[in-house]
Amino acid sequence: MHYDRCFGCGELDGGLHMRSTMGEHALVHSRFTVTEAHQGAPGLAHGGLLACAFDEAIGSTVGNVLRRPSVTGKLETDFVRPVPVGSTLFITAKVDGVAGRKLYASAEGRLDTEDGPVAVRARALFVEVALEHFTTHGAPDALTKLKRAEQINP
Ligand SMILES: CCCCCCCCCC(=O)SCCNC(=O)CCNC(=O)[C@H](O)C(C)(C)COP(=O)(O)OP(=O)(O)OC[C@H]1O[C@@H](n2cnc3c(N)ncnc32)[C@H](O)[C@@H]1OP(=O)(O)O
Repeated sequence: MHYDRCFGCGELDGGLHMRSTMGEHALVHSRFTVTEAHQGAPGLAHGGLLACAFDEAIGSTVGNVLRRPSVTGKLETDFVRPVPVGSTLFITAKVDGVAGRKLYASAEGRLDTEDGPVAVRARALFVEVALEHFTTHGAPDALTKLKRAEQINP
């Protein structure tokens, strides 16, 4: 899934520019490189932007694995280690369960290599929505934009 105007995965200046790829066992892999623009304390990533990166990684996982339109209802993060500017988080995410419209997923981010130390963990509840969610609450032409970006599997 990819939408070029998305703050997480799009091409916007100042965005996170994340990409996600499906791996084995329905695990989805994403990377987030922390730049100076993502700074909170001097030299360290801002926690809110780390949460954003996990929202993106988990949202992409739910979308790609389940192929059901959904939005984040709840996102919980554990910041386990400081994440320095210049480092890359290797994020692995998975779907944990489905209960009706409720889609549960989680992720962990390792510092600088795929087997580096865990720096951030996150769990999320996504809620499945009708496609009208995006046209009613967002842009009237949202579906056209999303289809153009090949984000929806019709
Ligand atoms: C097509 C591709 C699109 C790709 C989009 C990628 C997005 C990237 C990720 C995002 O950042 S999404 C943006 C941030 N999230 C939002 O803007 C969501 C805003 N919230 C809403 O629109 C509604 O609150 C929501 C759709 C989540 C739920 O409203 P509904 O009226 O549709 O459902 P309802 O309130 O009946 O809840 C359905 C179930 O989910 C549960 N639920 C909803 N929100 C919850 C919550 N926050 N915590 C715990 N449970 C929650 C709720 O209790 C209920 O459980 P039960 O079925 O067991 O009764």
